[in-house]
Amino acid sequence: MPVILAENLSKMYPVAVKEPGLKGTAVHFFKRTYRQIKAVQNISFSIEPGEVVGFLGANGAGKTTTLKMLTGLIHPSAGRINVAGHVPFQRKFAFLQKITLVMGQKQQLIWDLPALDSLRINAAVYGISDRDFHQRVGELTEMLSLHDKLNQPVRKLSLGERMKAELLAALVHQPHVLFLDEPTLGLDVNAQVSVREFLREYNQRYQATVLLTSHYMADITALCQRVLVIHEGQLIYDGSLDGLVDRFAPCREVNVELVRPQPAETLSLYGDLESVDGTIAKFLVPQERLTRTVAKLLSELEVVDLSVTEPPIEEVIGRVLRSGVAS
Ligand SMILES: Nc1ncnc2c1ncn2[C@@H]1O[C@H](COP(=O)(O)OP(=O)(O)OP(=O)(O)O)[C@@H](O)[C@H]1O
Repeated sequence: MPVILAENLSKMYPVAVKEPGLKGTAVHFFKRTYRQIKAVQNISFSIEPGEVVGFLGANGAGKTTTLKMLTGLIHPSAGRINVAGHVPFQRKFAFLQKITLVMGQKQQLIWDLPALDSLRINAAVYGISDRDFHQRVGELTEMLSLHDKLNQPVRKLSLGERMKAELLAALVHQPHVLFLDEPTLGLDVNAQVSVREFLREYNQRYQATVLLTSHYMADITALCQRVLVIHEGQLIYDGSLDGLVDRFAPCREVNVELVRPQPAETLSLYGDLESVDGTIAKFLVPQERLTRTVAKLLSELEVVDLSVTEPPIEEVIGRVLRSGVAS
C-alpha cells in the first residue's frame, strides 16, 4: 500500500495584476484583478514505503509547491492526497509525527542558541520522553558525526555542520516519511557526500520513505532508483533513472581507435559521425542499431580499440529539464 498517494493534484496561485504607474496603483487599490498561475497541473503518483524517490524539475517547475501540498502547508486547488494514512492539509498531530520537511534554504534551529536547545524544544512539541530523546539524539549524532557540535551556538557551526544539525532536528521525532527540498544546497563536495551517506543509512536503518529534490545530480544518482520529473507543473516522467536515460537519450556514443585514418565520408556510413581526430572517431548510434553497428565496424575496419558509452546522466537530465521533452 502506498505511503504517499497523489491523484490529479493541481495548484493554482492567484496573482494580482497591476498596471505600472500612479494610475495603475490607484486602479489596483480600488479594483484588483487576478491572473492564475498554474504551478502544478493534474499530477498523479504513488510511492511505496521505504522508497527513495528523486523529484526533479527546473526552477519554477512546481517541486516546492508539490512538497508543500504533500506536507499540508498549502491546500491543493484540486485532487486528492494521502500521506501515511492522512489527509495532509488537516495537519493532525498524528500526521505531523510521521513526516518531516527539510528545506535547504530555510532553517528551524535558533541562530544564537546551541542546537541542543532547539532539539529540546522539538522534543517537547512532539512529546518525546527524556529517555527516547537522549537515545535518538545520541544515535543521530553518531550517524551524522556531530559530536561536540550540538553544544555550540548554531551561528558558530559551519554550513555543513548546520545542515546536519538541521537534519537531526527534523528527525528527532523519528518520522517515517521525509520530504527533503534541496538538503545539500550550498554545501561543499565533502559535506554533500556525508549528508548523502547519512540519508542512505537513515533510509536503510528505519525503512523511511524519502522524496528528495536536488539540483545536484550526484544526490539523485547516489540515492534514488526512481525519479519523478516535473516540467511546467506537469509530470513528464515517473520511472527508473536508467529508464530516463533510455527514453530521453536513445543514442549511445561509440568511440573507435583505428589502425589508420579513414576519410570522414567512409566513417559516416557507420553512424552519425560526431568527431574525427586522426585515427580516433566518435559516432552517435541509436541503441537499437548498436550491436549491428559495432559488429560492422569491427568486421570492416581495422580497429585497435572500441568502447561504447552512455551520455552522462547529468547531461540527459539537464536536457530533459531544459526542454521538458515528454515521451
Ligand atoms: N505563493 C506563490 N504565489 C504565486 N506564485 C507562486 C507562489 N509560489 C510559487 N509560485 C509560482 O509557482 C511556480 C512553481 O513554483 P515552485 O516554487 O513550486 O517551483 P520549484 O520547482 O520548487 O522551483 P525552484 O527549483 O526554483 O525552487 C513558479 O512559477 C512560481 O513563481
